[in-house]
Amino acid sequence: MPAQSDGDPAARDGAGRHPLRNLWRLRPYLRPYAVEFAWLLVAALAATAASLAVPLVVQRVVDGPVAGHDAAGLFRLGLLALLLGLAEAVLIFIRRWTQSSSSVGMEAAIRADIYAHLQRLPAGFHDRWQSGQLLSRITSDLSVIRRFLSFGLLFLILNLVTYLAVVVLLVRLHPALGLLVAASAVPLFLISRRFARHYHAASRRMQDQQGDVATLVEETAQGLRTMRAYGRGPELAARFTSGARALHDTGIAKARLLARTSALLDLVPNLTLGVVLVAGTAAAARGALSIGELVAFVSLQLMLIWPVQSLGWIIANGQEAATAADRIQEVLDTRPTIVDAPHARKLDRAQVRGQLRFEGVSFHYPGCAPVLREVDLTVEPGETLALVGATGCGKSTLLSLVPRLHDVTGGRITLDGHDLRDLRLASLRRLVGVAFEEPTLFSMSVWENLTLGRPAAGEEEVRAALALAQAEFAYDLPWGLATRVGEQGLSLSGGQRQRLALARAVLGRPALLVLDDPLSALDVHTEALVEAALRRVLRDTTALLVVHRPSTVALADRVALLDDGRIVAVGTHSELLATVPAYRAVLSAGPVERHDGAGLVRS
Ligand SMILES: Nc1ncnc2c1ncn2[C@@H]1O[C@H](COP(=O)(O)OP(=O)(O)OP(=O)(O)O)[C@@H](O)[C@H]1O
Repeated sequence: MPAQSDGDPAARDGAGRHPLRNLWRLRPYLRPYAVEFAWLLVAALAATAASLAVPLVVQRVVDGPVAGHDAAGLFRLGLLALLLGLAEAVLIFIRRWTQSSSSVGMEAAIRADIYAHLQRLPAGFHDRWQSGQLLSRITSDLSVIRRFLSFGLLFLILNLVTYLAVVVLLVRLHPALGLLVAASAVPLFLISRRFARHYHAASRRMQDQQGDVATLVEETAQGLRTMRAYGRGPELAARFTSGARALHDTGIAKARLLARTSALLDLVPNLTLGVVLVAGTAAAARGALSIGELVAFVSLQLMLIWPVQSLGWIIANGQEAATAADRIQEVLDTRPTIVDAPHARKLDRAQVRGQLRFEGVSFHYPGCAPVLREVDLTVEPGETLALVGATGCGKSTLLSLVPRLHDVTGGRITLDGHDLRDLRLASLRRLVGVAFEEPTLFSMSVWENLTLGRPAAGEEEVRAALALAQAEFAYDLPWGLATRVGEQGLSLSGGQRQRLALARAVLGRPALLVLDDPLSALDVHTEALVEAALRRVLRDTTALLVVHRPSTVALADRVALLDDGRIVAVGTHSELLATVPAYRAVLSAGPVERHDGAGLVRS
């Protein structure tokens, strides 16, 4: 199934909803900072009031001390202007100081929630979503929202308040000219509305393209060796260039839209200012306006230029934040489908005998043909059952159902008679030790990697698990178990990673072991050692193993042959070898024959 480049389409059915709806839904994150926001708004409004008072002081200076040659009055009003300037500076400092801590705290809280939510989402979600898309949502989209909440929103409020206050002051100074300035809000509103509509679509396109580029970079970094080995560097570079070009073009289109709108927004207050200058001078000549009032009028009107000029930027920032919120809510709105049932219960390790049973289990990936059909299989307590089958027949899928990475789409799986869906997920996953075919190690210390599922594990348990997996080489790493292994453990060899993953699976002696080809990347010598050690663990643990090689089959008490999603034979290795040609074919990697099922032991 192709990965989505623009989010989960199912989640993008928001057409017709208010574009700011998802931004508004983030308001609970503001709540812990309500007091700080109130303070910063008060500080910002007081700073605006201080700056608006200055032209009024100038008016008094011109009409009073300047006209009347009053030096003492000039000093008093000069001092007042100085104090107002000082107060504005202090208030702006308070605003900025408060602003930074609250917005960064909010961003961190949203990020933590998205990360926690991603952990709860099922494997199917991560199969569908490109990791670059998630990465860009959790980084750049959140930064856009932080910028809006800390600057855009604040200036939107401040600029509106400034506009209204200035208009009131202007109307008081000269009603006709004041109303003219007020009327200029109409073209400003129309220009802004048109801009917001167009900018919204462009922002969404750009943020999706950023996600696509992040995916490409991530894939390149991860698959660098493969691409180089196949000489595919130039093709990859071409793909990147085309993605980056699309991003660049959208960026330019957005910038041009902003430039055009900013020019229009600039024009309106400047035209109004021109009209005010002519009409105001005429009014002053007629004596309808004092010189001080004219100076104050023009100074106040000049104070509107910046709020209007910044309107384009604020709307752009708001639209980007709205689309970023849409993209974030698309993730947060995806409900985890694999969750604890209301009646789910906990099972302790000591209570578990370890009988694992598949009863008529069917499974298909969303929108795909069935992978497993009516699988009936029982693994008795302490038994090791190997799953064998041609590549792509559904072995790994079957294993993934045991820790509930996916849920069965038909039938049920039980552990000691309990449907897995009736157990608490955390409890089930503590009982099951898993090692996948691709042994993923995270960029953290060996110790942290080993104790991923059992953080409380002690030193002795870790030592035993390492010994069992023949992974004692970990003690010889430069900082022993504290050595940080590179991203995905790439600084270790494939066999070393596999042994660490095996040690992680067996740590704490889980009740059930689910191992996908646990010995595939080992040399003959190590394989023999790990096999001997595994044999000891498997003696008293129920285990389901996927195996490809005859040597590993020897670990199992019984073998089940999976063919095209069905269990077609179950028996001991020698029974199947003797009676099932398809089994012989799979193990010898020869052509796989369809099996007719005659004369076989069924589970
Ligand atoms: N996430 C997925 N979404 C859709 N189809 C999938 C997904 N994962 C696997 N499949 C399909 O399910 C089928 C079974 O895959 P699975 O990995 O279980 O096979 P397998 O027997 O383990 O193969 P191999 O031996 O090569 O590891 C394949 O046809 C595969 O293409």
